[in-house]
Amino acid sequence: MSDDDNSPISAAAAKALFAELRGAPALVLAVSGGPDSLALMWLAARWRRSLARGPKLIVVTVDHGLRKDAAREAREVKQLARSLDLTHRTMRWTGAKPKTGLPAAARDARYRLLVKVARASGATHVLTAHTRDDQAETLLMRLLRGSGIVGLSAMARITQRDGVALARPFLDVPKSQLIATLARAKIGFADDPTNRDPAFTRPRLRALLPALAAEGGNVRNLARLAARLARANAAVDVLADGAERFLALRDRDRLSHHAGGRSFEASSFAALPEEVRLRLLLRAIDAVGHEGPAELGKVEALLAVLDRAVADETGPRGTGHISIKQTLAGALVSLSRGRIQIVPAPARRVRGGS
Ligand SMILES: Nc1ncnc2c1ncn2[C@@H]1O[C@H](COP(=O)(O)OP(=O)(O)OP(=O)(O)O)[C@@H](O)[C@H]1O
Repeated sequence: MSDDDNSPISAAAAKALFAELRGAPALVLAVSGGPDSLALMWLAARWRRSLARGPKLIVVTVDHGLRKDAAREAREVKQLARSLDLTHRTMRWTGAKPKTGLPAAARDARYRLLVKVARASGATHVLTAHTRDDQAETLLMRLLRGSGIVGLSAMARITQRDGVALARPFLDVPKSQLIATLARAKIGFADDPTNRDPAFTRPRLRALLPALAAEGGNVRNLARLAARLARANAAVDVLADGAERFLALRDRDRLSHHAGGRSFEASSFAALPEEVRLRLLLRAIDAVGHEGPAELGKVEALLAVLDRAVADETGPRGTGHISIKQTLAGALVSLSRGRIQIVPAPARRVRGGS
């Protein structure tokens, strides 16, 4: 498949894309009214009609209350859903809108509402129409930020949220094929001008893609890189699981997960590969901390300090006196007498209060 494969998706190809969803009782289709998700709705409806028994399809449009056209677009999706014999619901984001980080807050609200409908209607999955082009853009965005292997794995085909699976069946489908599918079905779609607005990072990166493709870095190659990194990431995660069990075995006579904290024997920890040490530290901090996920760069810096302190304590010239105590993301990490401890940090007090 080249980047601009302009062939519509056949019924047989769609059947393969949706194959593992066939046995689900019901599916929520997240449809914004943009071309990708309209194609999702149309292809899913055709697939469903071809089955004697199959999942109930529930189309959901989220109106974030941010653009004046949103309500009209939701009504248009409803009309098209009706013409395809599908149930449609519009969900409104009524919560307070933050001044900063609006896109992230809108996305979070959107997934919360989609999952809410899924749970209420017995749907096991929420389907979004992310394409291979979206995957390539996500990879590029994270590459430029210097993300680690987890971030560079980009989007997974399936993730879980509050007991509902978020599925992305088109993650390896070029957007051009979805557009071609709509053209063949004679379905018009709204052009969202924010997709080209250079005020946003994604459209600016999107504009770079043709130049990268001219050098061989096409969407297909970028998406393939993300898939390869996801494979490597899954392997490292299994190694980290094994290392966690190994450390727990070394400690079987003590309580290594005590009072809401974790602790490791420093010398065994030090023998693990750096990437595994990093993940164990990150997991422990995220598990006991109370300030949200820790930033990778900060965990890396803390690991460097910890490694040096462990080497000092356990090395041949070890003084046995160097120990550390540092907080990160609501977790207190310390080293003393050959043990690394990660416990919840004491609540911060406001100085000068009465
Ligand atoms: N308003 C909406 N209502 C319902 N579904 C939506 C809405 N907006 C987006 N979606 C779903 O999410 C998919 C991705 O949309 P888009 O690329 O605009 O999301 P995003 O803001 O980049 O966030 P993310 O990629 O993390 O979902 C769409 O194909 C569609 O399935």
